[in-house]
Amino acid sequence: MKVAAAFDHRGAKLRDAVLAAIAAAGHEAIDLGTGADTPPVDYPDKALELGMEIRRGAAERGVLVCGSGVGASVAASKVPGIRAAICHDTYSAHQGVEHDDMNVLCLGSEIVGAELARELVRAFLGARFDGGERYLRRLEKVLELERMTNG
Ligand SMILES: O=C(CO)[C@H](O)[C@H](O)[C@H](O)COP(=O)(O)O
Repeated sequence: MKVAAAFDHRGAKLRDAVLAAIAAAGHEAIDLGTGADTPPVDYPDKALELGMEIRRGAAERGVLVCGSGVGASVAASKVPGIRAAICHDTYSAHQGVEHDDMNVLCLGSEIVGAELARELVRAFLGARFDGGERYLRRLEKVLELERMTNG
């Protein structure tokens, strides 16, 4: 699948590890930057860019990295259709997809190192939405929340 990856100025230090992990998992990375030697960039701008890439169908999932992962997940989840979460453990990184249809993994470059980041990306991309009745029911409620608050 195509996987968009975006980084603010703090997240950029995990860029190589994230891009390599996407490729190693057999997926195509769409690198939205930013790089380590570019001027600071605000995480909501990268969240919007990445979210729109998914909304327009250019990517199926995304990985978004800021310093803590908090700003990235808060901002990305404001984009309709995006279900983003910080996952700094591999259980959440795959269960978030299997149960919640999470489509954006958020990481904090000040919290996790390159090796754990690679493991988290691998767990995230290796997971598929379960599609069980109760997960679909809960997902539909989440989508209804989105419709209510955007209406
Ligand atoms: O961690 C972040 C948001 O949750 C971002 O990476 C910001 O960069 C962080 O707030 C630090 O900002 P700074 O301008 O680099 O000090």
